[in-house]
Amino acid sequence: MGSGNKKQKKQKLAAVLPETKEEKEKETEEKEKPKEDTQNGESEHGYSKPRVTHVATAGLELATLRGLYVGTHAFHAAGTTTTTANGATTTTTYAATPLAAFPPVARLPARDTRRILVTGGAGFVGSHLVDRLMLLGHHVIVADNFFTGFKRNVQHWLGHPNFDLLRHDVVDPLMVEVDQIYHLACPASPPHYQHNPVKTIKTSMLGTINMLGLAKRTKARFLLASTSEIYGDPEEHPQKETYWGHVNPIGIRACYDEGKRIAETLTYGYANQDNVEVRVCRIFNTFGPRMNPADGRVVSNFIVQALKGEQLTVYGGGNQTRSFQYVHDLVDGMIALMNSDYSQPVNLGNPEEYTIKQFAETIRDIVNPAATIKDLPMPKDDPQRRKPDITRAKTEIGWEPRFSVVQGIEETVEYFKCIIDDI
Ligand SMILES: O=c1ccn([C@@H]2O[C@H](COP(=O)(O)OP(=O)(O)O[C@H]3OC[C@@H](O)[C@H](O)[C@H]3O)[C@@H](O)[C@H]2O)c(=O)[nH]1
Repeated sequence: MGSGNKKQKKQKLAAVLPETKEEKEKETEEKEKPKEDTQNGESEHGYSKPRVTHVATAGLELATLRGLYVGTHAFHAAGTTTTTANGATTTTTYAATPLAAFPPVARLPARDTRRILVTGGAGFVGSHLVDRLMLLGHHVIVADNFFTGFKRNVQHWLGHPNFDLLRHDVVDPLMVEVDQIYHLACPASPPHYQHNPVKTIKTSMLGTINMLGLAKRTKARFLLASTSEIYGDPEEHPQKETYWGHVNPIGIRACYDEGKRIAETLTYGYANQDNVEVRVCRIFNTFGPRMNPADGRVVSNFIVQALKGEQLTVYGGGNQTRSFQYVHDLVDGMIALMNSDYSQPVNLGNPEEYTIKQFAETIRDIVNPAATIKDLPMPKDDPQRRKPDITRAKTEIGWEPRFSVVQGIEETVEYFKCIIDDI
């Protein structure tokens, strides 16, 4: 018993500490990155990776993507903001105008152009995926009910001949002609998906049935955005795709994690019974620009709190762990998976694991070293540890994360600085 405890403690410690210097150097050497793709901007905070200047898919410049969400033009706000005082009332107005020109997109030969549906395409992850697919030259249809998505996330494509935006809830059937479906629609932040649990289950279940039915009719390839939450509060660490999970089926998170589990079951049901071509990615904690500052997730909470000089809210002492990936890595992984021949579930996440307390300190150090940390109660059923095993992603689709958490945070902070006045 004593030695078992020791072993457990050792494993727990190993899980939160960075690898040894030798391991890190070996990992860096093994990365097959072209030299000109990076600048050597190693950080003093936690894990380090070379700075990324181009994303993996089609070697697109990071600066091109940044131009779509950092800076005033990202919201198309033009002219001056007028504030008029009238007694006790203050009215603020702004003028939204279209961009003078759309971002240039690749011109693809007709045989390579795909008609791609992205459900939840106006959300945080979906909108970045839409940017990539548009820039690559495809025709994109976004279906979103705007429960947690925003039109402004895809506003820069409105009116583009390759783009359609539908206000549509996936619990209702959708009739469109498509070649690929990325099915992302579902609130992902715990406070949002717990807000109306029955609706969350309907979204995952009926929404997935409807989109799989569409894939069956159109013979489109279907990719399900599943989640690390299907592993629940895991007893296996790190989590491999072969792990069946440890989920409380009647807990407050069940609407989301059981919803996604049934979505996976449906996906393989349609694959086995109706020969629908399917792909499933299990997405681990992801952050980046266009996160909703009020959605209650830890990265946006900590960054906004630090920028505003408020206390960072760590729940339950902060010894629970999470592994955070930057959104552009995730999008690279989703596109690589969709276009691969691999049909089993694939974890997409960054194995850089932090305790939430370490993570709060990292964000504090980057954003506002004067900020302080306060402890709040732990939410019910909060998973204690989470870290992806990404061996399958590396071997089957040739993907691994390239952004360090620190670079991702710095990029995200730039975005939040642009919108901080509106929060
Ligand atoms: O202000 C905060 C917010 C959150 N936390 C803690 O930080 C950890 C991460 O919380 P988040 O809400 O960001 O995300 P969770 O890991 O709980 O859930 C996420 O899992 C993976 C994805 O599918 C989803 O985006 C989301 O459900 C939790 O332990 C939470 O208790 C804080 O300590 N302070």
